Amino acid sequence: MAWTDMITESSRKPTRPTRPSYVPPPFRNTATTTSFGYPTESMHSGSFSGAVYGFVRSSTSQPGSSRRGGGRSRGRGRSGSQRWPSVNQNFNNQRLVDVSENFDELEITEDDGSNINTKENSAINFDAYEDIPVEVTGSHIPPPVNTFTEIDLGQGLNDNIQRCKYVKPTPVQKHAIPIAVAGRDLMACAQTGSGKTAAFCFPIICGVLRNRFQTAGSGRGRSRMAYPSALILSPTRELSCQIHEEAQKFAYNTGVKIVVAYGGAPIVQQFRNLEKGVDILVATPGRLVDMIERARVSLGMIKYLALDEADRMLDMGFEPQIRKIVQQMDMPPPGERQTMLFSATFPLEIQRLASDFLSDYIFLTVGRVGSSTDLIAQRVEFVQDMDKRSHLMDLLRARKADGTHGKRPLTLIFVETKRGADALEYWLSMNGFPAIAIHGDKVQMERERALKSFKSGMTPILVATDVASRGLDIPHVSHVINFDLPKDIDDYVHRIGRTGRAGKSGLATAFFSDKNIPLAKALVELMKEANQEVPLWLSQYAENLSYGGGGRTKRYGAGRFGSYDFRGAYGGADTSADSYASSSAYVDAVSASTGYTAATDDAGYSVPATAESHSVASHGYEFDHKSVIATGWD
Ligand SMILES: Nc1ncnc2c1ncn2[C@@H]1O[C@H](COP(=O)(O)OP(=O)(O)OP(=O)(O)O)[C@@H](O)[C@H]1O
Repeated sequence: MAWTDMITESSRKPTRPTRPSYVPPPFRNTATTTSFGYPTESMHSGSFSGAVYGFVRSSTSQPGSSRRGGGRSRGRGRSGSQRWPSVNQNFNNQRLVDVSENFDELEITEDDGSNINTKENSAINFDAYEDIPVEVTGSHIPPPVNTFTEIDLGQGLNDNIQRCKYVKPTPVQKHAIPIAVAGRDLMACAQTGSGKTAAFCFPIICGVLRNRFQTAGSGRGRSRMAYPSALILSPTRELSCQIHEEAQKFAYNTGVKIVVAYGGAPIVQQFRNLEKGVDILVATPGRLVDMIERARVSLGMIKYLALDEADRMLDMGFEPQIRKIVQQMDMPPPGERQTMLFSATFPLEIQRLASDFLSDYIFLTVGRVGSSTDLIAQRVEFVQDMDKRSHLMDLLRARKADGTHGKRPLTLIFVETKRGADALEYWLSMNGFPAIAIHGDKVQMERERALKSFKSGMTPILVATDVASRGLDIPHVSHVINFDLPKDIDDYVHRIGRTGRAGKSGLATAFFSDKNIPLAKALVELMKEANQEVPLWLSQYAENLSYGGGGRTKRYGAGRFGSYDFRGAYGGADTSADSYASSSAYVDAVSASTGYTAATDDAGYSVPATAESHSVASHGYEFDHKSVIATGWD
């Protein structure tokens, strides 16, 4: 059983009583929120009058045209002549019924919506993503967009994008959203903190809304069995909760019902939430299997499947559960559902596994596969185990003295073991550093409390195992410390990715000891790719010791951008010769080059899981595949 689902349900704290009106956290008035959370900017409410769905551009297919029976139907239902029915016309008078009553983060307030707040997304540093390389391979690739309004997402979703203060799409969104809205399967790899959640949520919400006007919708009314039309799987409870919250924010006032299901919380309450209707189910694998086996959830109506942190979901820990959910239950097969896989890291062997779940998919990389962003300043210090605590204290004192930018900076410290996390939490607290630990041996309520206390700044130091390494989007984490380095470089990438998010800068410090020598080569490679200064001693370890470098080279190839699609690597398919270096030429150039994608050679799809194919795929980087290079966001 995965650690995510090992906590007993009895630990969950009782559900709070339902109050009348639910407002997702980002839209709440600061004055009405609790002491948790940073103050947010007030949003203008003038544009929030009703949601009348319209179309930005026309197409020939019918809305919600069936994807079943008659083979794969590409391009889900856009019609220039159809107007989408209005769902919730009056923002101020709306009372949302889609309330997840058991999730502490989602408060139910009396807010009438007149003072809506959101995170400081307008402060995103888009310039930080200039010159980010983009590669897309596959057949008939829909061109990228430069603005959200170029994509036919529907008025309700567009309103919510504005409410979130998403002024323009991030690079991964520019490419992934048009691909997904066109109904294509997608394997997408983009750096931590680059907006992947919205990249899969927007197309799903948009698709659910379109289908809703064709079908009964909301997956309820038949029986106690829930029939979601979209499933988003993620590896941890906290990440599922976060995706749920984000998705609710994006679907605000559209009537799309989103339910979260995860272990460690009372299943009965989650059943109740499902009974109220569900369009999009966000779940951890263990809890979902449980629900399916109790005949409370059917996957028979799934049209959209998204795996966040897909490489983690398909590694040894989760793969059997994922295969069970995706291949052995009643979920429609690839080609009849749309499947989207997202992560910041995608080892080739996982790509190969993942292709079982996909049909004629497009592979998208934004930034180097498995790379960290150069927004994160990476420091590696040689510290023997016995000296780590005193070194940590020096570091924390120095940072405290720095008084980072007037805001209370948060520090996330990663350790190897659960016991180690508890011990370090205790030691830090005893030494005057307010710290709290999160790991898989804590009951869910404690985990949530720890995260909340950290997010709020009440406890500015979080000591964590890898439970907190993936996906969590916590504002103001200014420093990630790898007190114990992970064994796998991908885990390092995800850990340090808790800082330096959404174009902001961050600092990551690693304590490197003798035990970490096998990681040296991979670490050096990663740091060089991210334009970081590599200490001489670390380079020497990397050069002199032949420990295999933690598998980075083996898993991703040489540290250069391009040709990471394992289909290309194995099949040797050509991905065209275009490359673009000017931002002004970018969209036209990419649009014009939709033929640049001849990488859909079936050889790549039918690779048997043999050692030979594996190793060929793993060493595919000698092929000179060309890539489309996107520079700049506009
Ligand atoms: N278009 C946008 N404009 C402004 N902010 C955005 C935009 N898209 C996403 N963000 C913000 O960027 C932050 C990071 O997004 P998100 O958590 O989706 O990243 P991610 O790529 O999934 O990261 P990870 O790999 O760690 O899971 C979030 O706070 C999100 O609200």
